[in-house]
Amino acid sequence: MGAFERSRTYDYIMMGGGTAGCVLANRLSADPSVEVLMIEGGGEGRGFYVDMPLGLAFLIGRPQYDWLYKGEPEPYLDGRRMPLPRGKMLGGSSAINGLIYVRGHAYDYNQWAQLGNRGWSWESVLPYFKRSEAFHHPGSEAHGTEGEWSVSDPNVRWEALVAYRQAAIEQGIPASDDYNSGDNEGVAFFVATIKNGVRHSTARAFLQPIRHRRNLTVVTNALVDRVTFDGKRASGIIFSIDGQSQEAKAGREVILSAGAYGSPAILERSGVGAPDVLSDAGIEVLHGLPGVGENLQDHWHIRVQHRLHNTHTLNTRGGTRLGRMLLGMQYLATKRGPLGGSPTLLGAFIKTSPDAPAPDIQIHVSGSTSPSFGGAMHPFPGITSSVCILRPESRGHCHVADRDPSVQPRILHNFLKEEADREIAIRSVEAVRRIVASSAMDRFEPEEILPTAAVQSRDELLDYARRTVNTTFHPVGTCKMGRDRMAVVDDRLRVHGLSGLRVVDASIMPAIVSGNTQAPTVMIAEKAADFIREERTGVQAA
Ligand SMILES: Cc1cc2nc3c(=O)[nH]c(=O)nc-3n(C[C@H](O)[C@H](O)[C@H](O)COP(=O)(O)OP(=O)(O)OC[C@H]3O[C@@H](n4cnc5c(N)ncnc54)[C@H](O)[C@@H]3O)c2cc1C
Repeated sequence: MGAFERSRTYDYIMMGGGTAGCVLANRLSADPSVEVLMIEGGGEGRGFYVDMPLGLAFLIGRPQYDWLYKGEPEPYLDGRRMPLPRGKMLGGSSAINGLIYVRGHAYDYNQWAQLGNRGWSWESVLPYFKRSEAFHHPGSEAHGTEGEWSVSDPNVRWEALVAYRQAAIEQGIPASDDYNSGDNEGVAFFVATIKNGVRHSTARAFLQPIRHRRNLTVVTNALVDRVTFDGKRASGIIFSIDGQSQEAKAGREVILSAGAYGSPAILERSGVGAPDVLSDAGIEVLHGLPGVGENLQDHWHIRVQHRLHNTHTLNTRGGTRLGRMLLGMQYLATKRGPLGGSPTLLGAFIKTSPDAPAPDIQIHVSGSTSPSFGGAMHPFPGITSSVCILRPESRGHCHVADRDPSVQPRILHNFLKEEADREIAIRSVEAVRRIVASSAMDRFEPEEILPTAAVQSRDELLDYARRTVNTTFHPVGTCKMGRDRMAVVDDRLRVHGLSGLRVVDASIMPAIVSGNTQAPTVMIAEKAADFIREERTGVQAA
């Protein structure tokens, strides 16, 4: 691995060594004739809690791992301000996330293509999902087994979750053999990005094995301020280490991979964005592009919790000091058990209305409950059904508040703004209640502890939604791909109206996909690597 040299011109400079960044660093540096520099705001991202899948509880909220973004007061959630965690280390959010591997529905990508984005239909993106994947079941047409990224089955199955799956089937929700095949409808245990009981972040899967390449320079703990331009061509970047400003020069391209909050903020600090937003932040306009930071979408979630009887879940296995010690010893000795799995084990993708073109809610079921989101667990067995909306209509934004890169951007999601989204919130709770009332769950004598059986009318359910709806940590769309006036990048992810500048991360999604967003982000990075290689070599990818 090379060391950063100020006097050197790098072919490609990437801003953000996160989920997409690590994949792209691997693919671009595979050609030894190409010099790649990747700048990451956080650290190396090593340590026990990064490796242990359930360690995310110890990472979120800690400044060395999490950017600690805080949203603006949400007008449709009684003015609540939400913490918005984002991974701050190599691997980015893939190093603090819930590890679930979900691609979404073919409908999502076909919609992207119908918006005029060539090469983004389900059929076109499927090979790119497969390329990075090391799926643990060989022989499936929809999966790859030769990639770097381990996708494996859960090693824990609480009996209550097995019964929940049966209860969903009783309610007419089909059992799904493979929710990643393009049609996600149904109920299934999630597969997760875990290898032998260790979190397989994109840093671990794609970066660590190739870190020795001499044509790859990775700088950590370095805060990117902005892109520099020569006319309308991106020529390099300004970043800082320990408050000392540094400049790096790019011969071919500058690539933004700082995520859905980070990338629009860097663009705006560089003078690329809506002129009124830039002038409010005291930034001179280099290139007017009104869509930068707009179109923010996320899957908000609403929680329904049940206390159970006659069984154990994580609450009772890990709720005491002794219990936690035993789980810890099991994990250390075997890399198995609840600490070696993802926090959410079972999923159901459901249509709440027969007219929906694809499932419109996703239930994440976990074998634990707590009075507050992420808080200490109850002392009795319980399960949480976190239901997220899959295709929200509400849109928010993420804009810089100041030209100083250490000042957080203003992030507003506008959750529950649209009537259709409020309706889904009500249907989400009703869907869970129907499943849990099925006979397969009877032996656990479920008691609803959230929102509680007292909350029944539409007004009461809506009030509960306003008080409790939260981010599912899937912000996307703030540098959207497309051809319309609000699009930021074209369908090869090049920033409209500028040259030598691309965005490669979750921010380019024109519309959020019907499921968790890390696998789609890796797919985006795989496609971008082909675009970049094709443009450099003139050879079309096979
Ligand atoms: C708590 C949590 C749970 C989640 N659970 C799941 C899940 O179970 N399954 C799933 O599919 N998805 C999940 N997600 C979402 C998924 O992880 C993200 O959608 C995906 O990782 C986004 O990738 P990205 O490359 O766009 O951004 P990131 O991975 O966030 O990468 C951005 C990188 O840029 C760096 N950066 C940002 N700004 C700067 C700057 N100014 N200077 C230098 N560096 C900068 C960051 O440190 C980071 O490394 C979860 C996310 C979180 C936070």
